[in-house]
Amino acid sequence: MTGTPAANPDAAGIPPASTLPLWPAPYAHGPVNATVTVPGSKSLTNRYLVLAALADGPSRLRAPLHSRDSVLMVEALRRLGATVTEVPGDGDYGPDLEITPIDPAAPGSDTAIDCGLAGTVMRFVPPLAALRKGSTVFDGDPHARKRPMGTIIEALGALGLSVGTADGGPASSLPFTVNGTGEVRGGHLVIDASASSQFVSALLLVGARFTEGLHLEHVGKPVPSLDHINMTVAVLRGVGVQVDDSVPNHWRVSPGPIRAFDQRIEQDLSNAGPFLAAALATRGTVRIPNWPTETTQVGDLWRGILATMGATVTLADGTLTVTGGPEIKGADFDETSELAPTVAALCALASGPSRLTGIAHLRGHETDRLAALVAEITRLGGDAEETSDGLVIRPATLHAGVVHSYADHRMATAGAILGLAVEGVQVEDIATTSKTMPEFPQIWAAMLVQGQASEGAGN
Ligand SMILES: O=C(O)C1=C[C@@H](OP(=O)(O)O)[C@@H](O)[C@H](O)C1
Ligand SMILES: C=C(OP(=O)(O)O)C(=O)O
Repeated sequence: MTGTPAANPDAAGIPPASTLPLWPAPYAHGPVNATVTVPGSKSLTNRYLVLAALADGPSRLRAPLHSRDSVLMVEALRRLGATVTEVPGDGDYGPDLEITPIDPAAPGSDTAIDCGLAGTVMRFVPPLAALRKGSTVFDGDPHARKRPMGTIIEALGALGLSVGTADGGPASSLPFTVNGTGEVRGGHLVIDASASSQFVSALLLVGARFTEGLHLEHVGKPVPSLDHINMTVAVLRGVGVQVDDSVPNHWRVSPGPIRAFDQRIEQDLSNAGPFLAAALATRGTVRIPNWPTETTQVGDLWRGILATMGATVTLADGTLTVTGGPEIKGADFDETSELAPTVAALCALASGPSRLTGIAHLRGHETDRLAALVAEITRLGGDAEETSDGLVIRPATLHAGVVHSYADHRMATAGAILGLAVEGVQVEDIATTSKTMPEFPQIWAAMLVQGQASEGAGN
């Protein structure tokens, strides 16, 4: 397993005196001028890994992500009986993966799975475990036990599975045990997915392997991060699964085989965000080659978000180029999903006020991100406030200080962005970026040495 074990103080309280290492965030003495590529998409890698484990033959992932979340997924699939082998590839960030699927006829055995802090592992793998014989114990990092899981546990119960705590009692969060019987009938299933889109994705990913397929219906407050569900639907259709999503809040997955595949993984456009943000924070230019012309990744929203914040954004010959303007403009953004911590860091450097809405469910992410962002921006002298479903961030002059990362990769990268423009910022536990980008400190440093003019940057 990769990654540094990290204490995860609750954002709502004052973080305890930390023994975690402090990373002096590089301050940009001039505009950055760099070309950057980032590792593969976490969301695509972990979806294709799950589908490869269920497919009708061996599959290959080209240029996949290799990070704590993907390693946890690979290990989980191995525990359930899949074979995953690293083979040489042409990606910049590690080997390709070949996957031999789980043999549905294999005799059952009991096993345990570590979900770490990975939402994709804790939500996507339990329905997979339901399809095999044997019991599977799921657990994760201390904060993983606080992330919303009830919907998946209840859904598996409604599908006829026995799911409970180690002593057989009812479970509503990690840890819990799924007692698989080797077959799930499926059919009509009603869930409340308002706490995470991953509940919907998790069930859709396995739905074709249910005897009767799956008609999933969401009732309750709106499902967040719909883009991630659309990604799941597109990925499923790409491997031959029929999905009808023509009625809002209903998804119908036809029973049938999942076709084995050979798939190249796009780079992670959400993780490209902090590098693109560096162009705005330093009034410089960052280019990202191989930006997909068509993608289901939410990170493609950067093009609009950064333009709204005053950057010049062009996509030409497959390269996205972002050049920061004379100032970062504050703005209002709805439903920025996993991009929100990066957006919030830019808002804290902006010349006008910003309001982020539609992100109440970030309270159930790696940490309570709304509380954590307010605490850390305020700690540096910023002006940030929580609302019922987001944040208000007003202009303020920031000063040096420590940014706590709460074992949250996106809090750590938000701290790095602030440190570009504010001299003397230290980020606690930068190694927590290994959740989705173990190479973050190296790529960040390489971006900064590529070309800095002599004029100063700062807020
Ligand atoms: O399906 C996925 O790959 C993801 C869905 C989203 O989860 P939520 O709907 O819980 O926000 C997103 O925030 C997360 O980073 C990745
Ligand atoms: C919310 C996130 O991750 P997870 O997949 O663990 O939910 C994230 O990466 O921003």
